[in-house]
Amino acid sequence: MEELRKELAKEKEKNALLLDIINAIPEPIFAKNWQGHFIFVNKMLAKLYNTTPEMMIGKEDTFFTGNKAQGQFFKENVQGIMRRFEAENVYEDTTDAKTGNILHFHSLKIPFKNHKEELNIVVIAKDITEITALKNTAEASAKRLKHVLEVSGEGMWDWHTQTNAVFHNSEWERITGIKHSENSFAEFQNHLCSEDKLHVNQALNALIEHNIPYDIEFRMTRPDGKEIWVWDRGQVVERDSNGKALWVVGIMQDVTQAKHDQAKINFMAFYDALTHMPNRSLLEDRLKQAMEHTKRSGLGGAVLFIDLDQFKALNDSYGHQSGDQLLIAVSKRIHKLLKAEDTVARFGGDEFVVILNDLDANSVNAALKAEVIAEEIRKNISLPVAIKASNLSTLIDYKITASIGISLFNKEVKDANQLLQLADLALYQAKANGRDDCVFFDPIMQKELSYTLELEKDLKAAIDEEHFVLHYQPQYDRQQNIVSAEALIRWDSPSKGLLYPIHFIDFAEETNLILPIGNWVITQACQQLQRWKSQPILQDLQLSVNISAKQVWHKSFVNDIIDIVKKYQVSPSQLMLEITESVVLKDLTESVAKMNQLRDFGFKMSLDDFGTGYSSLGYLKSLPIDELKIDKSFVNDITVDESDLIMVKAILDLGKNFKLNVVSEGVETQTQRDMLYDLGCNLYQGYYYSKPLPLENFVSVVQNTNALVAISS
Ligand SMILES: Nc1nc2c(ncn2[C@@H]2O[C@@H]3COP(=O)(O)O[C@H]4[C@@H](O)[C@H](n5cnc6c(=O)[nH]c(N)nc65)O[C@@H]4COP(=O)(O)O[C@H]3[C@H]2O)c(=O)[nH]1
Repeated sequence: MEELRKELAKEKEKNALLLDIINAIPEPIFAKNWQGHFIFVNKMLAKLYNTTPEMMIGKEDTFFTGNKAQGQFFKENVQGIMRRFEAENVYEDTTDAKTGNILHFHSLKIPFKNHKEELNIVVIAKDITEITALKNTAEASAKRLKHVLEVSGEGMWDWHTQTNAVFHNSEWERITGIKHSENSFAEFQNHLCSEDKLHVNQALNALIEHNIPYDIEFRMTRPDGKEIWVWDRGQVVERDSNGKALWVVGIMQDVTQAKHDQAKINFMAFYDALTHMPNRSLLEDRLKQAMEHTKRSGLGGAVLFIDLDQFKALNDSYGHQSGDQLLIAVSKRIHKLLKAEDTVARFGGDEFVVILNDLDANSVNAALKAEVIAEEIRKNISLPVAIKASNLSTLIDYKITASIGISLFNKEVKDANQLLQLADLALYQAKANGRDDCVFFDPIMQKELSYTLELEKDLKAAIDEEHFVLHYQPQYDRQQNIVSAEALIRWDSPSKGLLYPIHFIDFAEETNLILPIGNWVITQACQQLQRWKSQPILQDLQLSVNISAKQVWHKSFVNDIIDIVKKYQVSPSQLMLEITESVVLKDLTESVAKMNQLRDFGFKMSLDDFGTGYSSLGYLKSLPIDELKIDKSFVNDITVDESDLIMVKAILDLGKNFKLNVVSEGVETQTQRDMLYDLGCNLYQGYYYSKPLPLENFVSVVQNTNALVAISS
């Protein structure tokens, strides 16, 4: 008996231990009979139902939750499992009796038969409420992200590196055009452009192996054959314990349009829109590269400066479109004759520049090779070009020639701009040779260039520092009075001494420096007239000043000159503005308008070098002038050349008829003077009387001469 009691006590202890163990498990564990009544409940479930295990025995869930539908579901579910007699995993919800919240459970339901062979079921449940909530949040975020990506036009991909499986969103499929996706990495690779495959694989590898950010652009070929540019970015989201990437996600954007736009912008910045050849900017860059290359290779190269001869004539006769066609044809011809590493660029207008690379290490050989190519280009350009002129119904075979200047470069030549200037200088020579010619730059030209550059620098400094003086050449009337003078500029250079206009006036015209110089002359003349106002012998003198073409065509010329005269308060009628016939003829209407304005203000106007241009009575009539100056070339031979005499006579008659003063320039001898006198000339200027004189000398000559004449008369 004692034995049995001990045995029972032991058994009780074992059961109590078992119960303690089951109650210690923080998940609900319970058993039900066929009717769905609890036959065993651990503390965890009782806690959920806000009761004790003892209170739950014999009752159903509904008793505690009040949720009948749920209770019915539990009952049917466990009965089904008991019937099938197979353990099952069930995801189910129940209600927290304390809070009324829905709780989610993952329950393992195992049917068994008790010692009475009755069907029962034991349920081991796991509370997954928190995990479910997290999962739901994650799913909602993923859904939101998916929407955002779809809306923003981003394709999304998700790559599992172990299996090489790839998943895409619909936007990715829309971008790539890959509709029936195999969802594999190989499929993505198959659509990469062959040129970019290596680049993409290297970038992905760098991401996977070394976590280097994957953010690249590349091309893909869509199934419809269309090539697209994409911008692809990705990140590793999961790695194994060795740090190897397992899961990579990324987004892709179609950037084809942006790429095309960028390409267009780049093209416009570096290529000529008409001929599609490199433009000036790209040429300069290529030339620098060519020179760098020469330094390494030791092989010399050449620059050819090509200018089409009288291209303007084509534009003028057949319109600009014809000119465009010719430029395109010429550029293609030149391009065809060059090697791949050479360059032909459109420099501007009808100018092309060619860079020839790798000619020869020996400069003579390099020159010979450059000449052969230049000649070939010249000959090819001169072949007829079929042009469709807008004003003609049929094609015309237009022939044009080209002048080419060549400069060579080797590793010693450093300045790309100078190289172009030298070729340009040689081109200038080719033009001067009568066009349709190839000319090499030579050192004499170099000298001219350096001289030109130095002259420009010096002349600018002379303007700033006013290194100019005026000399005055008297003009005499028939009674030998000095009635006027021509103011003639001299450059009083500190380094070169006194320089005459022949050394700098044309150059000043070319460089526009004549504008400040011209203003300086007018200002000086006005200052002089102002100073002479108080000196009886000088106060009525008239001063002639030369006005250059550039001055006349400058928009503020009339206003500027009026301002100067006003500033020094001199009478404009004391200033005779000498304009050459050629200036007037360039644009008669505009010249007449300007001359009228000046004359209306009171200036006197003189037509200089008269007879050397295409003088015609017709235009003379319409000119607002006061004086004609017979050019000294006619005066010079008046005594020996019958035709010059006729010319001078005619001009003097013209003057008389139009009531103009006529000045004979370059009178050097008594005979010339007398002949002119007999022909009725009013005014005389020349070495016979006086050379142009510095101010003081001129003033004393006027004082002596006019005083003497005054006494003798
Ligand atoms: N052989 C010979 N020559 C004579 C004789 N009498 C005068 N001359 C020269 O003939 C030139 C007359 O000036 P131009 O025809 O206006 O020709 C001027 C004019 O076109 C230009 N020039 C001079 N000063 C100025 C100026 O201030 N502004 C502008 N724009 N041009 C000027 O330079 C040209 C040359 O000026 P210059 O050297 O001073 O040369 C002056 C003068 O020295 C003569 O009997 N025999």
